[in-house]
Amino acid sequence: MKIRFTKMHGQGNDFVVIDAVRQSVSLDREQVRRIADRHFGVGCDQLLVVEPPTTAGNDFRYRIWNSDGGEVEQCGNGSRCFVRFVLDQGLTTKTEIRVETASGVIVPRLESTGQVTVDMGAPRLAPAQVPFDAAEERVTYPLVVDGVTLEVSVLSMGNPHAVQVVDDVDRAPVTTQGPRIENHPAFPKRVNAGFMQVVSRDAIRLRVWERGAGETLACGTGACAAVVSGIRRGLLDSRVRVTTRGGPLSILWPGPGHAVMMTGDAVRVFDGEIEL
Ligand SMILES: N[C@@H](CCC[C@H](N)C(=O)O)C(=O)O
Repeated sequence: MKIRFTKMHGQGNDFVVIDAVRQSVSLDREQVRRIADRHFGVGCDQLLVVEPPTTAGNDFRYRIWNSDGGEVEQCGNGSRCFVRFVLDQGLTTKTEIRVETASGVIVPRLESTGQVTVDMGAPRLAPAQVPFDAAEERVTYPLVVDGVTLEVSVLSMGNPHAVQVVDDVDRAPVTTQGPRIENHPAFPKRVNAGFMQVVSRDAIRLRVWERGAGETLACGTGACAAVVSGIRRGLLDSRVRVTTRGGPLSILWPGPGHAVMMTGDAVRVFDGEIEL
């Protein structure tokens, strides 16, 4: 089976995006892993498949897999690449697009600047919605990792996040502690682990150890989760510039009950074809 794809990135978080509207595509876990493999495949952090919608009134559906082959609920940088992809491929002419995802319908829109803004929905804060093993909802929770008690915010942006504040993100133990947090038994579906350095009330630096992908250059839902965490801790104002290793994202969260808005780049790198 030959599949056409487009390689894309959002702030360096890279994707293989596949059109399953005009070609018939059905991938198993091993095929996803092979496409995502940086040595034996195309290479990407996540694979995104664009399909027709299942419900009238929506424009598309997309599904996302991590590079380890596991299907996930949401992907912020991927949602921006999705918009650029469907427009570039001529699958739509709309600049505001209703798309079904595993965590609900979202409505990303193309800005006149070429960037994409996504209404990521309201953060889900109840432990059961993450899911996270805790008796009650709190702003932060103690989490013991290798005998050290961390203070983490835990929330879902459609997918699960645990965010801690660090003094210097460059020296944070992202690659050692990240996998320990990802697989902590308090998270039955594992978790994305964010390390946030607060620079000022409107600026943070962020690194994320992603569930199923390892450290990526940027994580869109991770940026939303970090800003929500910082605002709830009283450290940040509502509009925040998030500097990731792959570039800046702009996040706005007016507060409880409101959606998180994320703005950033969506870049096509090349088109290709892979034989599976
Ligand atoms: N890179 C993404 C998040 C992708 C999914 C994540 N690794 C998970 O397992 O939940 C983003 O930009 O949000």
